[in-house]
Amino acid sequence: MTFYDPNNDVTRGERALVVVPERVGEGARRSTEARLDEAEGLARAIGLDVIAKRAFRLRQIRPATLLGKGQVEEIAEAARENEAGLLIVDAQLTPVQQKSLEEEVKAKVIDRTSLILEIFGERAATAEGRLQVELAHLDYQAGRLVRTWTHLERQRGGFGFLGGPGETQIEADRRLIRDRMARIRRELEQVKRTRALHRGRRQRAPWPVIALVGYTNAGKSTLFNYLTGDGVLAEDMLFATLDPTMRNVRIPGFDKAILSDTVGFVSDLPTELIAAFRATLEEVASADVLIHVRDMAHPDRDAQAEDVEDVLKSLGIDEGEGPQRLEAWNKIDLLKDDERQALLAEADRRENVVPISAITGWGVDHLRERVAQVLQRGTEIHRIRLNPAEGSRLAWLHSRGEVIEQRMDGDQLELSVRLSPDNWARFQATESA
Ligand SMILES: Nc1nc2c(ncn2[C@@H]2O[C@H](COP(=O)(O)OP(=O)(O)OP(=O)(O)O)[C@@H](O)[C@H]2O)c(=O)[nH]1
Repeated sequence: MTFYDPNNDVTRGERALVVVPERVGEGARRSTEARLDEAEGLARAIGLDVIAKRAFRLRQIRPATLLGKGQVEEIAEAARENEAGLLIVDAQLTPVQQKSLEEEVKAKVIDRTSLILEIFGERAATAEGRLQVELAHLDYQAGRLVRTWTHLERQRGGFGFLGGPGETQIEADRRLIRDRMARIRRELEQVKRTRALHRGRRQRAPWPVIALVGYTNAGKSTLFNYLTGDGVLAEDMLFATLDPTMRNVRIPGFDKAILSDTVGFVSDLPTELIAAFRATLEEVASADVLIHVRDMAHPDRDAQAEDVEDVLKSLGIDEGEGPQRLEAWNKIDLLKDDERQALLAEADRRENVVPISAITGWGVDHLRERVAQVLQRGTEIHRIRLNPAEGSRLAWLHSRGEVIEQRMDGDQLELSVRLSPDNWARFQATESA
């Protein structure tokens, strides 16, 4: 058996058909058009050449292929005519359905989970990301193994190269997968320890961390690039070595702040992937501010926002707890005048909403200001007098707070420092010690 190889499952440039099965009675939350566009977008994200896409209504589920007999014949015909070697079915297929569809359509078939795994595989930039994708993929394979191949079980000859005499093929395969997963988990532990160390270092620094989350295609990367475009290059390099998705960002009133981009969320994110990416998404949980970037020009914007909330909840980040939240209502430039006016008025009424256009930069300065306000919430400026000889206390203030002013007054140092209530209490405790 072969193990996951990001370039093995699909080939860039491959001609693909996209099929969206819709259950009757379903689909109220998402429009067919939007589902087709999203599936096509995901396929294009890994360089596939989508030559046709179509939705099919499922009146009755045919267990063997999910889609009806006539529908499968139509798809087979389309694949033949268009010389498509790949069929993407935007649903979760059982291994049996996948196999039967492959036989009937005479093309390789991948479902939504494998498509998302492919994308994550391609985008995983860090060692940790790659390991996590491989783990999720093996998990997916292991599930399929149990369900498809049980009926194919056969006795292995008694030579015992791979297993003891009598070990069945499926047991041997399962053991191989299990061993490989165990090895990856050990490697991951190591990588995580290193990362936690980096994070610890960052947390000791007084720089706030801002994380972007949002549905796929909402405009996170565009906003990320816009916000960090004016960053100082030399310092960018530092974070490039820590984590490629971390950059310095300028927030008024702060010496430094770190912006972290995360993977885009999609609906029906496979649970094994959420589990596998939990560690990467820890960055989100430990951020000071979460900016939820929303595509306000998308017909399904509300359903998308709910999906993002669901993923955050599954990570244990509930609204009202954890990082403070802002919503960036993006792509305002794409809206018609009346809709734009209505949205701007609504945003005005809501405390945590900032309308923007990440592509033109409209509203982004306002967003920076709101981030600054959120970060400063609860902090206060304190006037502090210190003996200049108290070097370690001075250093502590510089590391935990924002020193706004510092000057000599006689033989004493006088400072204005912005501190959180916690840090102010800590500082006062060192005074009486
Ligand atoms: N008109 C308009 N287009 C935008 C805006 N922001 C982003 N886009 C476009 O929307 C598309 C998606 O933007 P990205 O920044 O790649 O979205 P993302 O959220 O990072 O997407 P994923 O990586 O899939 O999670 C791109 O074609 C952008 O050019 C905007 O404010 N206005």
